[in-house]
Amino acid sequence: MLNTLIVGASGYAGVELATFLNRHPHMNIAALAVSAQSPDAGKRLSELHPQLKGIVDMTLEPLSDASAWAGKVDVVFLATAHEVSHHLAPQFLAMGCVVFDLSGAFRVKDAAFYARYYGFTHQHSAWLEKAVYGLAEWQHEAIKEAQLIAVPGCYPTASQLALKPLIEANLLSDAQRPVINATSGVSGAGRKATLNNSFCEVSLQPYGIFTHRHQPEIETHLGVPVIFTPHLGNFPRGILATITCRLRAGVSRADVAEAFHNAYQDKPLVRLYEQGVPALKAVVGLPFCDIGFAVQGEHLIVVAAEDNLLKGAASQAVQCLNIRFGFPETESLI
Ligand SMILES: NC(=O)C1=CN([C@@H]2O[C@H](COP(=O)(O)OP(=O)(O)OC[C@H]3O[C@@H](n4cnc5c(N)ncnc54)[C@H](OP(=O)(O)O)[C@@H]3O)[C@@H](O)[C@H]2O)C=CC1
Ligand SMILES: CC(=O)N[C@@H](CCC(=O)OP(=O)(O)O)C(=O)O
Repeated sequence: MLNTLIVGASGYAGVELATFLNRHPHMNIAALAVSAQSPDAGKRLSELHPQLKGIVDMTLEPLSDASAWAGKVDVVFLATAHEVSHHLAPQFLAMGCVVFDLSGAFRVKDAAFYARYYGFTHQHSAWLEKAVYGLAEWQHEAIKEAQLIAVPGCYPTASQLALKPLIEANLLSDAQRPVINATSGVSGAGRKATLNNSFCEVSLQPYGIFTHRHQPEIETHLGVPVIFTPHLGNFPRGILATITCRLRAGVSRADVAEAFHNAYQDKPLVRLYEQGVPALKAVVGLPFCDIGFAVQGEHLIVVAAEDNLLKGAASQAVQCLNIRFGFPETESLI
């Protein structure tokens, strides 16, 4: 049994982690933590998230001093904002814990990226260097050895799972960047209320055009430039990415199908559609990324759908845990 601490347990990603880890046969949840000043400290998780009544009734503990956990936990999940993870991860790593960070704090090995896109100066270049990017289907071997796993962002997970097989098989024309138009449910912005994500304000709108931090995250790990436009949709959860690409001359539908099949035939959490394309309703509440595509001449449209809180965050983190410790990859997830 591994003892685990979930920091940020009251948040949208944290509560999903608590749900999976509570039913994991090899994990014992030692504690659920929130910030030292949290108004929710002392409340039961199931008071805030009633779907967990009678399932996870543990009390949320304020985290004032990470060192109090030395020797008591083996694994830490950080479902916290980027700067909070940036501050906390090195403390738990120094205690010898394996850390799964759901934030963006360790995803890109370039300190300048953090100043530009996250608005803070990265202070932990040694850990940034050692961190393994947890795109589970593509980083299996590296995850097995890692102490710090930087779980990818929600949009980057769907975008990369859709594009990586095509890039690896060299099927895409250099003449056109893949164009990723992706729509996320409002839970992507976290649990804290803001005017922009309040019920009457949200409709359907692009945001972060040419400036969103997930564009460089996607480009860094794919190794090719992309055009990425996120949209906010008026539904609670899920991401649907519609990606337009140009194929190299002579590449057929069968070549595309073969590339996807080769990449994912033995990957249980990516589901390929032989016909048609996925809808959000197929993946919401589930740990899968579903992928379908259509080809017309040299034009290819790939559609990827996932639950932003699951394959885009918490279930991918648990999938990485399973890979890291040699448990079945889908343990507690399906
Ligand atoms: N939502 C999504 O779709 C996705 C989120 N992520 C990333 O996962 C992380 C969590 O996101 P999400 O669940 O949406 O966020 P939420 O805002 O819903 O939750 C944040 C959690 O962190 C806690 N927290 C805040 N400050 C501290 C602190 N100093 N110490 C300990 N706990 C703290 C909050 O509780 P309190 O404030 O009461 O202390 C809350 O439990 C973020 O980095 C996000 O970018 C990644 C992919 C997808
Ligand atoms: C709808 C919405 O606001 N989505 C968030 C992204 C989700 C997320 O938290 O991703 P990271 O872990 O990389 O921050 C956004 O666009 O900032």
